[in-house]
Amino acid sequence: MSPPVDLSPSAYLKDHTTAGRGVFASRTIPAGTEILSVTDPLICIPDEAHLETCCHYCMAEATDEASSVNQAYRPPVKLSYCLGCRVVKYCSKACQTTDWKQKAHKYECVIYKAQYPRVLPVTARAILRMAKQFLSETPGSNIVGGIGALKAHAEDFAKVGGDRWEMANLIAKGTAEFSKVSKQVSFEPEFLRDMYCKLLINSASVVTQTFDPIGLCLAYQSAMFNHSCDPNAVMMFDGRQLSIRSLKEIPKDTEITISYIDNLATRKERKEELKARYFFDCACSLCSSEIQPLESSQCLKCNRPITANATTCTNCNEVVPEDELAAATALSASITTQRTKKGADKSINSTLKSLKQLYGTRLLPSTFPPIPQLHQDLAASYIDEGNWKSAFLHLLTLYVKVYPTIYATPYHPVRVVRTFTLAMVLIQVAVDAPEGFGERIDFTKVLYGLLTEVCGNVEKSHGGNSSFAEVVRRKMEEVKIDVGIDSNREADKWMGRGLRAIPDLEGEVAKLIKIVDEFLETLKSN
Ligand SMILES: C[S@@+](CC[C@H](N)C(=O)[O-])C[C@H]1O[C@@H](n2cnc3c(N)ncnc32)[C@H](O)[C@@H]1O
Repeated sequence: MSPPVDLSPSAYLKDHTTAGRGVFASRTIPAGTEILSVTDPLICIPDEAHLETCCHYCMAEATDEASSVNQAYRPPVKLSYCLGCRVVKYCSKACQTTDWKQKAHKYECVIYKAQYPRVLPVTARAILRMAKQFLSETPGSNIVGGIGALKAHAEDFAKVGGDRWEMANLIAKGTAEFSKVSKQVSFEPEFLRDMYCKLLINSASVVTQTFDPIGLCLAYQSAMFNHSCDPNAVMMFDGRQLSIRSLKEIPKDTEITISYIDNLATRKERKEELKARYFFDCACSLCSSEIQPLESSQCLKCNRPITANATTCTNCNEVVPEDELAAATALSASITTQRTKKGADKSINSTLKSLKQLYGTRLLPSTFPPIPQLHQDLAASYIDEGNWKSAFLHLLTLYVKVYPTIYATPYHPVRVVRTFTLAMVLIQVAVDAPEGFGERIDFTKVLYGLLTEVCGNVEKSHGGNSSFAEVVRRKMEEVKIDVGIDSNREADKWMGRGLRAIPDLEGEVAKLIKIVDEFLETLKSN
């Protein structure tokens, strides 16, 4: 059954031979453009950790508590509790009224109040909201048709059984029980279990413009997009507004795909996760290819990449030590498994130890999973601690060694955001701890180079009118004044060409690469 979904002028829905329905380009879609915009997703609510800090309707983050870089230039956001339940918060009367009338808070409020001070998990709150909207609409409406047509895979959940099926039954039963306090309507567990299955298959994390997860979203328009591990589009959020943007040019009648999972994983891990969570065997172009760029090892002699299964280096003919390589890849798989376990030790010490073990093999390059994730986690922990130098080294390693491979498109939104974070951390290093770097790099030139790269790509990555683009533009203005560049022409000459492409910065780029190589050597020999 196809839902009555009006996608966008650039896309149409079509039955797919192997993957149910899919979304296809109705005309050639240029790279870096918006394909779909959903201003009012069916569900878009904060998770437990963000109920206190995000508006329950528009998802605006409270200014003083939020961690996102977006905050710096926003008008202050102050949140007030709903006086009924004291569980959810709003940034304005308008948001509160819309959430009350259109999004079912009028119904949920009494249920949340009855549970207070206990707070229902985000999935339970989402299925209540979904169920209430479904029943309130007249049959044949977009919402009823949209929810009704979502894939649930309920038989697959039941067949596989295990923890997830147990959880589906538990959440459905509990939520049905909670709904009994409402005088408006209560739900049967089976109905809520179906909603829960639909939610698991079709929802997405709501993230900030800098990709920090803050909640859960379900929009039946974006739920029509199928997965690829080498997607040509990406889903993003600006507050509660969801958009899907192209990562490359998409020819007319080509399927538009997004990634459902973290693509910084091996083919085996990706396939296992997709099968377990979404019940399909991924046969995307990347999974079908012999070449898995992230799974290349590196030559012990010349450090050049060696594709999986090759027995000698194509550059210097050095023989690949098969046993050592097998041990190194087994180590990487075991570290990934350990870190995905519930309650895993993700402290700086433990993460650093894993990173050193992996580099210590000397066979795994910075792109090999889970090395990129370990650098990313360490950078985030060091930023939290205010250890700017260490954060800078890990972010710089990602910038130099990893992103050009894993986010090959320079305007991939994650790459653009991380480059901006690198620039912001560089400012902190220059101010707080320049020793060790000050005599080696010209902070001002590098900062200016990084920001020109971000400014030049943000239009394509996030859209010119996005809140992230506004943050980036303002930061650039500040830096131009600090650096003493008052002519726009000087900046425009470099705009968007990237640090590596700016002629004056060739020397600085070489120095940055040397810093990273030395840093990796210390990790390898420790
Ligand atoms: C969010 S829905 C996507 C829309 C879905 N095709 C439909 O007809 O409603 C997710 C489900 O679509 C199917 N799917 C998505 N990507 C796929 C792929 N690359 N290959 C096979 N099935 C896929 C799986 O059944 C998955 O659980």
